[in-house]
Amino acid sequence: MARALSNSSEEQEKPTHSNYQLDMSFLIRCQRLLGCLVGSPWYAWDSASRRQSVVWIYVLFLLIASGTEVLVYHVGLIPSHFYTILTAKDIGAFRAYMIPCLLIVLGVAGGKALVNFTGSLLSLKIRRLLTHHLHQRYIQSKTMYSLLLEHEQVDNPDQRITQDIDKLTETLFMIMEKLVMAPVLVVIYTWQCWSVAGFLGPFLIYTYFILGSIISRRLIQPIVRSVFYKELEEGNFRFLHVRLRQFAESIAFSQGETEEKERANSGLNSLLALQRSIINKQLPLHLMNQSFSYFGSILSYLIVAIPVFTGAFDGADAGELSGIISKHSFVSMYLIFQFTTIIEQSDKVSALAGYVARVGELLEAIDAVDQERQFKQVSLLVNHHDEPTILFDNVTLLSPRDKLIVTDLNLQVQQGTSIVITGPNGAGKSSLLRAMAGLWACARGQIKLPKLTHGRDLIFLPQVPYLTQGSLRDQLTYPSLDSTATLTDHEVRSLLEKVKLSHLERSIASFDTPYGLEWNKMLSPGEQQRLVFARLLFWQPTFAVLDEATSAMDEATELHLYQLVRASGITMISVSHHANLMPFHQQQLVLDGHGRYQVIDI
Ligand SMILES: Nc1ncnc2c1ncn2[C@@H]1O[C@H](COP(=O)(O)OP(=O)(O)OP(=O)(O)O)[C@@H](O)[C@H]1O
Repeated sequence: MARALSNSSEEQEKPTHSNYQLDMSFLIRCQRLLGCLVGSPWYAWDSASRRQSVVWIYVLFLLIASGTEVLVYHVGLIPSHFYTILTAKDIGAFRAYMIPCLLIVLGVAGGKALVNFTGSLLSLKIRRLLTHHLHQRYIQSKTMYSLLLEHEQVDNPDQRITQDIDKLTETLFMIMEKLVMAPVLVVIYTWQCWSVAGFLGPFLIYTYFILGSIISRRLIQPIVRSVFYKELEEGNFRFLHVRLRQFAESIAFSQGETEEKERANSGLNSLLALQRSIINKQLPLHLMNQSFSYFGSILSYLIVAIPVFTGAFDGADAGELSGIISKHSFVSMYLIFQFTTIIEQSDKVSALAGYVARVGELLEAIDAVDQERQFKQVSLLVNHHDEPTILFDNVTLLSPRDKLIVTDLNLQVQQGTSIVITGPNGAGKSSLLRAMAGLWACARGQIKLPKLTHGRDLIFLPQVPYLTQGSLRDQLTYPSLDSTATLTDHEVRSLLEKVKLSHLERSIASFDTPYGLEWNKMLSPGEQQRLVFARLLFWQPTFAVLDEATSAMDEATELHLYQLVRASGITMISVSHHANLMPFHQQQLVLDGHGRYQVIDI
């Protein structure tokens, strides 16, 4: 990930422009995201899925929005009623109209609040479904590794999942709130306007709208692209601060604060430059939207003027005429208002298109990784066989950047015969383990692992231990989710004693108190390595792959732990530069860093 993100956005390969426009790819991505929300058309009707479905809450949202719009129509007619009543000086009618008038206004207030409420629930649900879908696709066997460490086709996948989906749903809600009833209202008010002003009224309004849409579309396009790259810079800037937090101590030791500050400021400047460019591009769009809105109100009076001046209401007295004008100007103004509201959303639509592109692009990258793995799965990734051995059968391995690691490796690791892999730095020791774990595919040949009888028959311990966010018990049973069911307090103490970490019990509240990310601060690197050794002793796998897993330990502890592992009958495949560990193995695989190797009996 560091490599993926250390590049500035300019250095990264930028996708083609067509990806970030309001074009077919935007519609295809929208359709795909919609598919993640509703699944098949029958999804919403299947009782098991009904609670999950956004369809029902959307239906509720539509119903409330429609009811509110009916009331809004009546609110629009209130002035017309008052004009007629007041010009007739009819106090009885005035009194009688007050109660329905208040009820209508209260109804609109309640309806609008409920539209907002159900709309917010809907966007929450959409966020949940989209994020679950992406978690399902992304945090799965090797996909995350491939995307972050091998392919790098997409920047900041984490930001796309944690922030871009949130912004997408938020923007979608804002648009939906404004536009949910727009199509229906446009039809209703077009008919109303036609009946008042004839063909010319709707014709003038539609022409006005089409003109506005064409101009606004032209102004939106460059914003969509800028929103995309702004999000990219946002991700880089955030990651820069994550790294500062992660490596605060190393930076303090090397007194690199000035350099880091420069980098942070330069990251911020790149981000602000893009935000500035969005603001610049939004100026003409806002100008257009405002003009469209204000000219629209004048247009509505022009439309009302047509029947007035053509003598359509010549028979009405002054009071009736003011009521008619009020009603008719409301109708055409409301139709224009619907259109201006649609045009005004262009700003948000441009942001939405940027977020849709970012989330859609991540899904497409995951598809590509999955497809590639499916293709490799056939022959080049790890296979399983019935023998209790790990077999490298004529394996040629290259790094993702095509560096030769090893050529035609033939090696058999029998159960009970531990092996240590040695060689100079960069020779490819860890790479061989990556191939064993199925993270890298062989260029030629096959790796065969014994059929696992239970999930933990083969455990990898990397040089940098991974401590999960949880309790001490969780650390020992990781990746099992149910630590209390599998490990008693007595067993926890015994494991801690074995790895010389008994003192840890005094510094924590209980074995089940979660410490989140604190573990890395509470334990020294050597202690962290000891803790994951306790995990190994808990799982008791048949094979343990130890990639410099004791590098931070003192020599006595290192020997003690290797003795424990050997005594447990675990077969070790170790990577180590430490000569004192050789006696724990029966074989040594030496890589020379140029593709050649040697297997030596110890
Ligand atoms: N994700 C990657 N993409 C491209 N090249 C990689 C990647 N990971 C490792 N390499 C390259 O593969 C080569 C072997 O790396 P590897 O980590 O296996 O070396 P090693 O023998 O374990 O080194 P060390 O003793 O320093 O731990 C190195 O040249 C490294 O740059």
